[in-house]
Amino acid sequence: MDDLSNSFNDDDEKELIDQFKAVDGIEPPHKEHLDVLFKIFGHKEFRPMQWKIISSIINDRRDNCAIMATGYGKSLCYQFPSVYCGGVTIVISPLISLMEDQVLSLTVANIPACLLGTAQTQQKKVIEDIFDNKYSIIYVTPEFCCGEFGRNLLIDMDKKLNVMLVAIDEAHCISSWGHDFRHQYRELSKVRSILPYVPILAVTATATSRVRKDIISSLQLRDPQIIYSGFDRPNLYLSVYLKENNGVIGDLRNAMIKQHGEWVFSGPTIIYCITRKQTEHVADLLQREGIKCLIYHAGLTIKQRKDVHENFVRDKVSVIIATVAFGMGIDKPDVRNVVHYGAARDMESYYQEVGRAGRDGQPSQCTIFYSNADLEILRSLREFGYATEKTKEQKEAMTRFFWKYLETTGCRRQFILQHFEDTSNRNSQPVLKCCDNCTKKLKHTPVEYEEVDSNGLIDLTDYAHMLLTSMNVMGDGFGLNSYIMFLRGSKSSRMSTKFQSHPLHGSGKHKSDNWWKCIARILELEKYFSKQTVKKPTFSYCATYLCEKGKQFLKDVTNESRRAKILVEPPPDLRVLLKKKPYKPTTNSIPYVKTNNVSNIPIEKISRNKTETDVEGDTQKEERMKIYRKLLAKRTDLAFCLDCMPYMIASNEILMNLAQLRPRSVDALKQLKLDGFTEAKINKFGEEFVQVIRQLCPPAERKSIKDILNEFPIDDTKLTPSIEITYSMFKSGKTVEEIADNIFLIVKQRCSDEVTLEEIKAVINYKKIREHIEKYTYDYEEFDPIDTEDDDNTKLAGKTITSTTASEKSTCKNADILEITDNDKIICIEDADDLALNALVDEIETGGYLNGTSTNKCTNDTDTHHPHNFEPPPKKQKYSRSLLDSPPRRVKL
Ligand SMILES: Nc1ncnc2c1ncn2[C@@H]1O[C@H](COP(=O)(O)OP(=O)(O)OP(=O)(O)O)[C@@H](O)[C@H]1O
Repeated sequence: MDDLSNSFNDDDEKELIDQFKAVDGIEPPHKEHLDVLFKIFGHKEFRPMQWKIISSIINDRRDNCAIMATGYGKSLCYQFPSVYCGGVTIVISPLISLMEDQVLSLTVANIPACLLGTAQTQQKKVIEDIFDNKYSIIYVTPEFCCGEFGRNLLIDMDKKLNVMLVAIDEAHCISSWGHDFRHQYRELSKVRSILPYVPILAVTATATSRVRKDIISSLQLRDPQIIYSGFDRPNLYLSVYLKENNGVIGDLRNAMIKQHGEWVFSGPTIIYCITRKQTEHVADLLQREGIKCLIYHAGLTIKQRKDVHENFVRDKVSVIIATVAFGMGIDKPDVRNVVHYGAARDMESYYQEVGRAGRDGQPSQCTIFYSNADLEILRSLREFGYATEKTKEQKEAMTRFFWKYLETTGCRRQFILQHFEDTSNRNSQPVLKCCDNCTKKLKHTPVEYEEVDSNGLIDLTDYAHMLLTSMNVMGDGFGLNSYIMFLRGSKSSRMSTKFQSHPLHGSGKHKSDNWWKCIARILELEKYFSKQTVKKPTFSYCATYLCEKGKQFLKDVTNESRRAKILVEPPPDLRVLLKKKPYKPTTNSIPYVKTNNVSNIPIEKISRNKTETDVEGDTQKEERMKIYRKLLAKRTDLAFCLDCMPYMIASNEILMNLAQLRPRSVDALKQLKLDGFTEAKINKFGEEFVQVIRQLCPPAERKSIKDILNEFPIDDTKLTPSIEITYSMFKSGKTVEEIADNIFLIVKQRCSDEVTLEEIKAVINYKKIREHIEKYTYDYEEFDPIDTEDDDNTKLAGKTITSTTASEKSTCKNADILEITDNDKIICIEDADDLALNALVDEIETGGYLNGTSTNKCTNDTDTHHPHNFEPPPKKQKYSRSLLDSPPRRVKL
């Protein structure tokens, strides 16, 4: 295997072992797994659920049904097994564009992947390459894999290749209870019979227990391991606003920030509207405000949609106004805002749609603006959109539930988590950076309303009684407005005299039209009555029908013993119609100070800014942002040349880190071990980024090693006694030469060909300290090169210190680092891997060198390529001698 020197040390591994022991006692990942994870995928550790899945696939060949929050890292679960084991994973996904992006992204990272679909060009060549074992990950459309040709191909692949896994992405599409049911996905039940012995991994971000059961039975999963990562997305701030009368732009400003006097969105933004017409309207208004944006909906041609999508993911335009057609497959990691201008269809869709925000883990906002009219629009879309009564009813129930989310005054995050059956034990106290309701509770003294009790509930029983009775009196089939007109005592000619003379006529005139509409909506959502569209030759309208629950209510309401109260938290549109009680300050309450709309700004926005200015001054921040912008521009250029998305090259977070840490060489960049920046990517793009930094940042002030170590001490907990010696010499002001000279002198004075533990440790320590200081961006006084005629073969007290090439290293990692040749020469390879050097020191220490039991010097009798074949050197008198005692002499290590 290649050199993996940037990977793990023992402490990292131990920490991970502890972490995984906590996950059901599963065997933790081994160093080999972590090395591949780091080298190929650029991550230092598995997220706990990832490893649980991967380990069950690799070790037990078990089926899995994984429900993991958006952005948790589902792809790694199916990509890792075949990359690690050298086999093949077949991935089935509903969208070709999504698969194309994934193939491109893997290709950029040097992971061989391909796509097979019925409409694929060059299919023959791709298939040939598959059987030449050229791909680790093969994406397949559902139609392809269930068709006759695809089926035979899969069977053939199973015979000839090591097919490790079939992964079914977006598995909720298989269930009619999911929010995105797809007929082709039903066909996937055949996969089990096509590849009966290959484990199946079904993954989705959204699945209630009903959907999960559907997935398991449809795919015929056998004793599947069911995994929940939890649904929480802590970096998403959730808020809901009623649409106001001051127009779209006025509303949207609640989701925008003011920058240099202009209203802007704080980063890439998706604005979802319910209809195509609305997308056009909103886009038009934003463009008039000077905000560049594009629209996306199913009415555009495929080419137009592709262009819009590409403009967005390639950072050419940062605001997209879309219908839900712009949903699955938006893998852009740095979307900062997902706005719903109009309610979402249901909770599952909403979770999936807001899931597009903040996949990079950075704080992001999810904001809904809704009005009651949205409910009507959604209803009409639903009525024309679904074939069967059953699915229509299911969808209606889902919309009703979502409305509760809009109207809740409790924590929105908890509401979502409870819906998806998250078992995490969250307390009900308001939480910072969570949602608008929590913020309000934390920031404001609650406003008290008349008619609302001390628990925050309003009793709607009497109002419900009046409205439902009016429906009963007038009979089913009228539009809601007719019943409201009746209650409000309308004298319109449309109201028959029979009704006008009824005692109930006008009994509700003390309340407004809007009041009754709110009451009606609450009762409709609770299924006291329902609405249905009635089509007439020239128009259509929504007719109202009392439901069983409504009829039962009317029977019970007059019977004191059976009368059930309707108590609800007043939703926002009802709240605005309630009279506020006069404000009475209490000693405990935090006074509510009305400021410039601060209450609308998520707390995190306020605190984040504060933290930033706390740690760096304005000039430094400006400088950092300047570098960051240049790096972004460089990434855009690179992406353009490679015809890929910028985020496939490096995430914004990586570029932010580069702008902060400013590595001036590719080696220094590697040392930073930035998450997601794999060795392959650094090798491809590192120099380009480093050049930008070098151009923008004049060489930093040259510092002494002592100053750097004083400023950035090595973590004390990791200091071994021997590093401490070398380290304390640096800190006491000795130059590298002087330290090296000391080491050399010991060797010299001993006049022997034997290697001492100090010498080996000194090499290690020297390297450790050098690595430590290279992490920082300073230029430092160089380690002085020794005068030598032959760089590759330097004499050191009769021992040969040899630099050798990387290719030679690959044969045997540990022993290549330091070995004793036949004639007792020590060969030290430059850039030796610390782990290997440490292993060698351990070998010598445990072999008796320290306790003096061994009498032999280091020899190499049999196989010089394995550290276990070293015999421990004899204990030396000089071992305890301080390196500081020795007079200086120049040497190169
Ligand atoms: N072990 C890990 N350590 C750090 N980052 C990781 C790890 N695994 C995945 N990631 C990162 O998390 C991000 C999301 O990963 P991925 O695209 O697989 O998410 P997902 O679960 O498929 O999300 P979605 O449902 O939104 O498609 C990616 O940027 C990925 O690089």
